[in-house]
Amino acid sequence: MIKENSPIAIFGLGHMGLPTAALLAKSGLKVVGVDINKETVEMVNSGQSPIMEPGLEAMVKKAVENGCLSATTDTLSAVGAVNVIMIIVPTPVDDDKKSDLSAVISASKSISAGLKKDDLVIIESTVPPGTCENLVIPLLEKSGLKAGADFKVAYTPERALPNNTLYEMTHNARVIGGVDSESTQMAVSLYHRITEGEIIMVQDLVTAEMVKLMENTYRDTNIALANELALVCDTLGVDAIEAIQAANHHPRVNIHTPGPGVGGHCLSIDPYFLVEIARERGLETPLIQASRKVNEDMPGEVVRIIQKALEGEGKTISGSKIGVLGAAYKGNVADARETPAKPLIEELISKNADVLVNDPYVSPEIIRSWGAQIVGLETALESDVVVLVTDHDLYRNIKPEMIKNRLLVCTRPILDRETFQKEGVIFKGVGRS
Ligand SMILES: NC(=O)C1=CN([C@@H]2O[C@H](COP(=O)(O)OP(=O)(O)OC[C@H]3O[C@@H](n4cnc5c(N)ncnc54)[C@H](O)[C@@H]3O)[C@@H](O)[C@H]2O)C=CC1
Ligand SMILES: CC(=O)N[C@@H]1[C@@H](OP(=O)(O)OP(=O)(O)OC[C@H]2O[C@@H](n3ccc(=O)[nH]c3=O)[C@H](O)[C@@H]2O)O[C@H](C(=O)O)[C@@H](O)[C@@H]1O
Repeated sequence: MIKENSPIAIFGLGHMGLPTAALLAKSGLKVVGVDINKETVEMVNSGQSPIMEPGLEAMVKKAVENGCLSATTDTLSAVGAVNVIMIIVPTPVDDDKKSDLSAVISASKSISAGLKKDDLVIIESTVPPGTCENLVIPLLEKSGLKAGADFKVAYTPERALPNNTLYEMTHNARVIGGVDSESTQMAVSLYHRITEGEIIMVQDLVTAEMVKLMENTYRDTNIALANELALVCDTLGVDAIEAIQAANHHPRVNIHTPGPGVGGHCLSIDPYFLVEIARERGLETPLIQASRKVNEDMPGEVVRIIQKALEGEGKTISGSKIGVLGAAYKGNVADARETPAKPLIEELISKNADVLVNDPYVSPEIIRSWGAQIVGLETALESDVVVLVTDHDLYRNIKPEMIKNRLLVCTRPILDRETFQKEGVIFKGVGRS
């Protein structure tokens, strides 16, 4: 077993790594965060959080003040000083939708250089099935040590929901698989320090890797179904939200919520890991790929809905002022990674619209990089058409009288359609046009 209270190094102090580091430090362990971003390291060492997450900055500050949490860019000194090393670095896809594991590779190489006998390496990054066995372990064994015999390896996917990360990290069930049962047991004893949820041990590393991808692919495919059903409702003049709410009263039906598309660092990426690994084994995955396409096409569908709404008012997208509410990929987060707002805004600009974006969470530089202007909420609401893209709670307070030109495309069901229609607002949406 790992020595009681072994110090821990965590590679990657991002949306998942920093909360993990803070929780482990709060449990009394000495944690050193390793990041390639100097600014992140400096912020953490000064007790600040580069990640916007409820409760995180206070936890980081306390842990740093207690001397339980520090951060460094010096990988070798970090690995040399600990017995447990975690990899929670980004795993995006490249332009061809192929997994980009460069961060995992670089972290694994750094760890290998300082790996010691009886160390435990835990991978949390979402990776294609087989990555631990076929990529990470061979890199770690360049240390001359043997996985299983000399050092331990476990994989546990992170499943926390941004904006509720600390709660979910401590309450979600956790799935853990290891290169051998001792690795699994060592990881289980460590996570018992921060997890009140059930800990599910699976038979090996690849099973644990696969569980994560199954979860996110399940969700992406179900969102695609909701979106496609909404588009069918559009052709029938059926209110998709009303119909879905009614259908979900069936004991075994859980149709997800249609929207402007699927964003975020995971759902829009992880299914491609399964497509890639299956294809390498001669298997195509038509449903997973079709679901990704449905979701990726949604921003274009929203442009079509906007076009139709403006035409109804004798206007066109070209030359219209379009007020876009929300740039983040989902409500109440600052994360704009893979956000559907980006392709939507870019397409509107390509059609010569004057796009005015309001999003108090997302950094202005990101929004400006899309070619859009940033405006206050009031200005956005004065546009020819208002398009609600992100379900930030602050938009729930919008009243009909605030929509100056009485035309609203609401792509998230956070405003009551009837209330707006009663006040003379033309209320459109995904599956609500
Ligand atoms: N963000 C989320 O909601 C969730 C993410 N995940 C997975 O967790 C992993 C990390 O994702 P996020 O935390 O969102 O990423 P992030 O982009 O928020 O943070 C990653 C951090 O790692 C650092 N980094 C990059 N390369 C590094 C290296 N070689 N060594 C040390 N640090 C390095 C970056 O500077 C950054 O600070 C990914 O595999 C992701 O799929 C899993 C569940 C939820
Ligand atoms: C299976 C599952 O619920 N996975 C979670 C998911 O979190 P994520 O931050 O991606 O949020 P999400 O609620 O899935 O939303 C993703 C995207 O899909 C959209 N969305 C979501 C649900 C829905 O019914 N309709 C819809 O359009 C959201 O607006 C967003 O653009 O992916 C996370 C991850 O892996 O990063 C994971 O940790 C979370 O547990």
